[in-house]
Amino acid sequence: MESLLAYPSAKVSISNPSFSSRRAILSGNLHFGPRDLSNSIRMSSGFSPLRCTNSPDNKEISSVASAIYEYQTDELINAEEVREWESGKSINDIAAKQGITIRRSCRPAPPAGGGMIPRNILEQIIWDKEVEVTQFKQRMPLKEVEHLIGDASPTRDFIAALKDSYLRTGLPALIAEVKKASPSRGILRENFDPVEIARTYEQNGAACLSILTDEKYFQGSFENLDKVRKAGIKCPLLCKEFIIDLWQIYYARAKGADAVLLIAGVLPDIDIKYMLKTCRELGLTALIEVHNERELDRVLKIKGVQLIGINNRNLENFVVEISNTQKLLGNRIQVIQEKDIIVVGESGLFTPDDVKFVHDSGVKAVLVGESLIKQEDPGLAIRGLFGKDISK
Ligand SMILES: O=C(O)c1ccccc1NCC(=O)[C@H](O)[C@H](O)COP(=O)(O)O
Repeated sequence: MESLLAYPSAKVSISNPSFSSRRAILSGNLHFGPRDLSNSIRMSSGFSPLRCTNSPDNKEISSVASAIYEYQTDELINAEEVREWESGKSINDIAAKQGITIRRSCRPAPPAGGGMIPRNILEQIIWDKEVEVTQFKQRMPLKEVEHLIGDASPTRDFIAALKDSYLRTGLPALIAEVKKASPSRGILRENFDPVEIARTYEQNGAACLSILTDEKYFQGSFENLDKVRKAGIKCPLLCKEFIIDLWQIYYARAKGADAVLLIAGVLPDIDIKYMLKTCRELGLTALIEVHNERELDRVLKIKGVQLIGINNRNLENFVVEISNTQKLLGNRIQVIQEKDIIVVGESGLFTPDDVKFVHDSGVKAVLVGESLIKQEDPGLAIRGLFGKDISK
């Protein structure tokens, strides 16, 4: 269930799974991560039952579908990270090799001393998230979440909404953020009614909405996401969460998300690949967020990426520079266009000139929080941001 590299202590050997055990896994309905794949390989040799819902001989699986499935799964099983992990490398060493500085599975320092001190706010958030997700999973195991998904409405097409808006207005499509507070800015809005804000954003031309669900640092909640979804708002919804575990993706889907955020500065490539696969299975769009060239180059190499966010805010020190979008897109714009990837400019956008600047740099969508939510009328603020009414 959890991401491959999240729990290195549970390492298992998958070097040479037999053909038949591979077939058993590949033809199953996988709802777990590569490490669980490897567990299953061992399980199939008698340790415990396989967690596959389809039998190896399921005739309903088309040969084309299973060939694609086999290819994708082989790619995950044979990933370099998996081999490194097997040979004893720690999750943090593997991530560091990809330029990821956020360390995982660290024991925070107790008041009495010992343990580790987070290096920055993002690392602090991730360590807290690891504890929070473990508790969430204990309270609501995946089976229950899957039950909720069974009752959920179909997802809406996040990317189509962005493209339609861009074609209609000729301006970057707006993903308007419903956020009460943030670590860098504190409380952004005292009088905070997520449904009312979401509605006014929609009426004033937002293509999609981003709903903060993190409670501790952003005063958001999954309840807000659920409420907005159930209030009849039609804009597709991004679950703005610090995702480190597949469970959160399932939960986001159950609570009404149409898209989820994956942060490349936190997740190694193999996690992103596996999470993308899970998103596809659940009908969700993944917005993959990058902050620097190295992260962007990593993400551009991953197959199936459709939406990339360039965050102008450095999440480690809070410095916001909208020129970051231009710097990163630079000579990569052609590759991005060839791959039909939509780029979202994120953070620090306040004026029509800011929007024009990132548009000229190559983005087709913008993600905006503070400059809208702080205004008395966040809907009217959209007109101020674009310099015109974008609702028609
Ligand atoms: O905004 C923060 O303080 C922050 C701190 C740590 C991790 C993430 C953080 N923000 C997330 C975002 O980047 C923004 O919510 C989003 O891009 C909108 O930015 P803005 O328009 O500047 O509110």
